[in-house]
Amino acid sequence: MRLETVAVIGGGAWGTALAQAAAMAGRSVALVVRTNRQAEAINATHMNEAALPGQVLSGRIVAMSQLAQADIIVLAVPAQSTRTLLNDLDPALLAGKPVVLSAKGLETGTLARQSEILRDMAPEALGFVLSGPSFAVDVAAGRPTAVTLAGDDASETSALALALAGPSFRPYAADDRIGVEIAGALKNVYALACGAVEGANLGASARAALIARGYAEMARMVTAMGGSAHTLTGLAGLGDLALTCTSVQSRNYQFGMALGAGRQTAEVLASGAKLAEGVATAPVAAALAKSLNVDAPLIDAVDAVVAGTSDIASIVAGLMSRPLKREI
Ligand SMILES: NC(=O)C1=CN([C@@H]2O[C@H](COP(=O)(O)OP(=O)(O)OC[C@H]3O[C@@H](n4cnc5c(N)ncnc54)[C@H](O)[C@@H]3O)[C@@H](O)[C@H]2O)C=CC1
Ligand SMILES: O=C(CO)COP(=O)(O)O
Repeated sequence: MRLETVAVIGGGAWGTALAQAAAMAGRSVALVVRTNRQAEAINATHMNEAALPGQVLSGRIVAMSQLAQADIIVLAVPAQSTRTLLNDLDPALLAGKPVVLSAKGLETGTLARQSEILRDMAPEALGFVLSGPSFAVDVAAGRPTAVTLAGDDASETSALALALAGPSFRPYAADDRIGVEIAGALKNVYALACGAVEGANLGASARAALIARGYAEMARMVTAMGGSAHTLTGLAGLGDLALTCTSVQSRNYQFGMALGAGRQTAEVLASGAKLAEGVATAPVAAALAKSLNVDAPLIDAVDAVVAGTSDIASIVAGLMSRPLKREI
């Protein structure tokens, strides 16, 4: 596998940060954005002001508006946009190439994981999943970050991890794609819940309980889907829960705070909220849990709050009056 050049598709915060990480790893990077105008502005200023204000980008990054040949392709668009994006691409550019899926979410309607969408749309591509605690601003600024990179073939995954690793970006190779994808998608749902706890002033103890019970619920989901609960001890599970469920920097946490303060989803979206993947993923995760017969009271609670069919006070009362049971 030749692993010299990288194309990152998606000129938002995460695509720009991953382009920067790949450049710091010594790769030549194409950052594929939506319009020529955007590409020209990025190339002229070596910045992507709309996505990561103030961050100077490596000279190894060249922005463009069309995907050209690259050894590694990274997809960094919202989870709900991945299928449309792949539909618009020439599958020949992906055939036999490592395609790194970095969106954290489950698809509305199909309940699909990102790697299932890739398998549908570009079956010849080699799918890898990147997840873990990593705010775009930290990665782009070269602050120390560790993530999980999961793929089917151990030696290919390690080679890809090496090609993307830099002085401040450390991918750990793993083989449980299902566990990593479910962890990445569900942590956003729990981050909404934890933000709501803060927005409703329910206290740090409630938030910690939610993280621990969310972890247990996540383990039930991963196991039911054929992944390994052990994966959740790593960066994509515990690592990303620890980050996103406790930090106001998280967009999902911020969105949750607004819900906790009593605002409705439509109102928060209309106010120009940043992308919060958990909003679309919560109903999908609830449907998935139902189809797998997994007890998922926290996912159901977030789904109800996002849909506006219940309020925080009723949700809390309902959760606290569930029958007592053994912890494990
Ligand atoms: N921002 C972060 O710190 C992190 C984000 N992620 C994940 O990365 C994914 C993307 O998030 P962000 O970049 O932060 O969001 P963003 O809102 O900053 O950017 C999304 C970008 O995708 C582009 N886009 C949407 N549909 C497209 C299409 N069909 N074709 C081409 N481009 C398209 C938009 O124009 C926009 O530039 C999400 O799933 C998120 O969970 C993962 C780790 C960290
Ligand atoms: O996934 C992330 C950090 O690992 C980013 O979280 P938010 O999308 O909630 O900002």
